[in-house]
Amino acid sequence: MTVLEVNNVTGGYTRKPVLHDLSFSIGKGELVGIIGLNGAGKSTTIKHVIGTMNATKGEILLNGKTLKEDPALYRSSFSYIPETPVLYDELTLLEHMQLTAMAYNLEESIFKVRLESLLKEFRMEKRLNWFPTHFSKGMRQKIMIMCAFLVSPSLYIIDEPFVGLDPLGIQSLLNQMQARKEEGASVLMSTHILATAEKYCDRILLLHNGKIRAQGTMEDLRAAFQMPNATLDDLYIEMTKEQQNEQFA
Ligand SMILES: Nc1ncnc2c1ncn2[C@@H]1O[C@H](COP(=O)(O)OP(=O)(O)OP(=O)(O)O)[C@@H](O)[C@H]1O
Repeated sequence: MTVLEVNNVTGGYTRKPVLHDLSFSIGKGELVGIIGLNGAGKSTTIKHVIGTMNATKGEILLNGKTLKEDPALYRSSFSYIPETPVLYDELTLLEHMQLTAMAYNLEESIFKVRLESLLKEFRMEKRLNWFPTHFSKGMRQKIMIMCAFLVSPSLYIIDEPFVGLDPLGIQSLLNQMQARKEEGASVLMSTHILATAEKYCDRILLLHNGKIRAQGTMEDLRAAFQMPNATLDDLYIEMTKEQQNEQFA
């Protein structure tokens, strides 16, 4: 079953497109990674999927509906962890979690169980009544992650989650992703941490200048680049060389 469908999307910030005819899909229970150089269009792709940017061509379907067709259903079908944490300075950690629970109509009993388990997983039990200004960068990121995993949407959209988290935090995030995948949720994640992407992603989209250079499992990517034993790092470097060759051509 397909959860997210991105069909021939062209879009950008000005009239000049950043994304060119982008197509990919994510199935139920799949973890898909978007990989690409700085400026390749990863965050722009995510902004189109979450609906903060509109495609000039093509369409995006989440559980079979576009944002326009059913805004409430579309928005409740995903939760999003941005690259830079966006928090309310006047709300405590607990209040951030309560606000998220309210926005997603989460039952009180479920809220309590999930809150406790997330606090434990991310080792934040003692910080419940702290305000964001007193948190470190990694802790601020953990608040966003905990809010996202408090609810159970069909799709988690995560923009570069690993930078700033300590190794235990990274493991906790991977544990959460794995647990939700087992319950049937899907994940779209952008990252530069290629070894982790290679290990955990079911499929990978290699984005290059706003176009998909190759997509699929590691086996599919190796075949696309004709590099049978390549790691994701090797493939990425090969893609970089292609870009340099184009620039100097
Ligand atoms: N707010 C903006 N206004 C205009 N152009 C933008 C804006 N944000 C990004 N861009 C341009 O869009 C292109 C894609 O940027 P995007 O942020 O999607 O890249 P990215 O793949 O997420 O990169 P990074 O790895 O650095 O996070 C770049 O050429 C960038 O200059």
